[in-house]
Amino acid sequence: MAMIAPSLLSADFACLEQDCRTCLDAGADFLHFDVMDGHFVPNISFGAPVLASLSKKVSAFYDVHLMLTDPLAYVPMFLKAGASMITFHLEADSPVQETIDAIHAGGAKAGVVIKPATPAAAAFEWMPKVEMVLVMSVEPGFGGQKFQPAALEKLSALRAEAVRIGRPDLLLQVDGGVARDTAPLCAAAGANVLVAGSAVFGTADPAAEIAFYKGL
Ligand SMILES: O=C(CO)[C@H](O)[C@H](O)COP(=O)(O)O
Ligand SMILES: [Co+2]
Repeated sequence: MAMIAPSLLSADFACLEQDCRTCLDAGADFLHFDVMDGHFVPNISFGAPVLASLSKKVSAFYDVHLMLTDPLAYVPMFLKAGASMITFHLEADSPVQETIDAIHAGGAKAGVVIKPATPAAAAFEWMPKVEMVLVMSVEPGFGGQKFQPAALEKLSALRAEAVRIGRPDLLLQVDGGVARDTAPLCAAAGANVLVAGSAVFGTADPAAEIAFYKGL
């Protein structure tokens, strides 16, 4: 059964607290918090102060996706702000092991992310050291893009590798263009955490949408 992580990037920022509660009441497993620096990706979203305010009011598992050129420099402030898990890109500039260690030292779970152009094998060496691998199925930076099917092969390869190393239940997340048509394909390919932004918040009934993904 898949877990669902609604992406707050597509929420109404003027009603973040309410939008989070709607997702959690509907059974959302994680709240996905997309952080963009305008440098690693050509967009700016929200940062640690927003997470700090939110996590004080709404108790949840905050899955923080850092799209930053130097994630290591910002790990401490996101830990302090209430991150439950921090994922960062292998394409970023920070030393990978040091960044994983900093996240774990702060008591959070750690994950590595790969962009569409990065092969699945790039994540293999980090799999024994992290709690989650995230496969981007769109170019990071914006919600509402079209799912890139090449992500499916990467998910299968990563799930096979997870089994091979004796961690068959490793969290394998997919992010970008996940919707009613693409989510079942992702789950069949081995993803067990589905991020969905526009698919959840772009409907009149986010709760029904969340229930659909949880049933996969
Ligand atoms: O990391 C992201 C963008 O970089 C978002 O999590 C992702 O795009 C979710 O939005 P959608 O489900 O609308 O594609
Ligand atoms: Co994301």
